[in-house]
Amino acid sequence: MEGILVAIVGAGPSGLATSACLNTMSIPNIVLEQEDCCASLWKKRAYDRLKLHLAKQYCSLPHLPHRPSTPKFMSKDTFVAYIDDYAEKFNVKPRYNRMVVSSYYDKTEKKWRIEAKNTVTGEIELYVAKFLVVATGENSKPFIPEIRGLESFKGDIVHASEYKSGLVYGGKRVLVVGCGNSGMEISRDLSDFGAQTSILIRSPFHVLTREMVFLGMKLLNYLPVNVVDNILLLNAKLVFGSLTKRGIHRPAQGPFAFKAATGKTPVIDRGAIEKIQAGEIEVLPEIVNINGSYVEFKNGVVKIFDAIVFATGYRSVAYNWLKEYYYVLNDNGKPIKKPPKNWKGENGLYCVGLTGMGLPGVSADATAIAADIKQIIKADKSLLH
Ligand SMILES: Cc1cc2nc3c(=O)[nH]c(=O)nc-3n(C[C@H](O)[C@H](O)[C@H](O)COP(=O)(O)OP(=O)(O)OC[C@H]3O[C@@H](n4cnc5c(N)ncnc54)[C@H](O)[C@@H]3O)c2cc1C
Ligand SMILES: NC(=O)C1=CN([C@@H]2O[C@H](COP(=O)(O)OP(=O)(O)OC[C@H]3O[C@@H](n4cnc5c(N)ncnc54)[C@H](OP(=O)(O)O)[C@@H]3O)[C@@H](O)[C@H]2O)C=CC1
Ligand SMILES: O=C(O)C(=O)Cc1c[nH]c2ccccc12
Repeated sequence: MEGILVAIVGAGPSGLATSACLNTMSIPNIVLEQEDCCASLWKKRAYDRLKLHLAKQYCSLPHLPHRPSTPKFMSKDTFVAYIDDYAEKFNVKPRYNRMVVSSYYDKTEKKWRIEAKNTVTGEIELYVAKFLVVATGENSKPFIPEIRGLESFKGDIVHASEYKSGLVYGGKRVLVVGCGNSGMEISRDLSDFGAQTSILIRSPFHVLTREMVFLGMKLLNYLPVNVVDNILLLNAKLVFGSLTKRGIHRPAQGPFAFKAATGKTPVIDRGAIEKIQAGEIEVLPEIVNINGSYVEFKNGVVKIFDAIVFATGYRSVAYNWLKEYYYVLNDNGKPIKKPPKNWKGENGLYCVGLTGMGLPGVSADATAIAADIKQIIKADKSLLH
């Protein structure tokens, strides 16, 4: 058993940022990570052509801005190099191959008991901590919906988190289910590599360019959301025109209001829309049934596919291992409280990066959590012993 002050679960941007902020204040902490590297989402579960959608000033972690030479919208590899450099600069040394399998609050000891499985030796290690930070990410578990007949599908089935590039799909008939940012970018990639690509769209969503989002984020400092949204919508209509003919409908609320209300990020177009407009990527409605290679859609169309890519999102699943998750998270893995202190739970439990605000949210949460822990320690120095 090892006694520590702060235990952080997850070594993605959230866990690293929180640890770095604590290190700058000389507050002892450990980071437990199930994989053999940090930022595993970015290193292992992201496709090759991925570039960040937010401009670089919104994608840095606390205390380390991106270099002046870094492009405004950096590639995945540039971001990964930044993350590795960040961990080194702030002396964050995660304990890798530690999958947290269980944790509960010991009311007598007033401490968190954390069990981590060493995935190399198979041993269970026990950690005891005053503060516990959940940094396991909004994308911890790939989600594939239940679809009638899916088990009978004869072709390949992959989730977006396993998709690397369209290289292996040239000439194949591929259906992408889901039209969030992953689905849109993957369908563009597939089409570029010569796959006959279809995308399934079932709900309204906003389409913007990354420059529009950049403008919107700047304007939000000065103008109310509805005004910013109207400016962006005007821009979007000029750039994309009406997309309803192609089965793409906008929600009634504007893009930022819609994101705040539903958590759904606007699609930031990287070329899929042009291909949809040109008919190079076909839009299809919901699936009714799958039978072997045949997929039947709600509009009566039946088509043969060689592969299906499920870009149907992720679930945050801290409840799998954290017994008292309801101190800070709801059943969907989202913070129970409203901002500004939605990162803080009961009895020294915190969550970072789970508010649907991407990397800017990660930085804000990590900074606030470290400051909160510092304040608590200042008021009760016995915690340090
Ligand atoms: C394809 C893709 C592209 C994205 N692009 C952007 C972007 O451009 N801009 C933006 O702002 N956001 C983007 N996001 C959102 C992105 O998830 C976050 O910005 C960022 O990665 C969140 O960091 P995190 O540390 O909270 O979560 P993650 O990066 O998911 O890290 C969580 C870590 O916790 C570990 N973990 C999970 N469970 C356990 C456990 N039980 N025990 C131990 N370790 C565990 C995981 O292995 C992982 O390493 C993107 C997401 C995806 C899927
Ligand atoms: N370059 C970048 O910066 C990128 C950023 N990201 C970010 O990563 C996060 C995850 O994105 P993503 O992987 O796209 O996941 P999302 O959760 O954003 O999108 C999931 C998509 O799948 C659809 N879907 C879910 N279930 C079904 C179903 N049963 N039938 C049909 N469609 C279904 C959803 O539709 P519905 O709305 O109807 O539920 C939605 O279109 C987001 O925050 C995103 O912005 C992702 C890729 C690139
Ligand atoms: O990529 C994502 O999913 C994000 O959440 C990043 C993000 C944070 N705030 C935004 C506002 C509009 C579009 C994307 C984002």
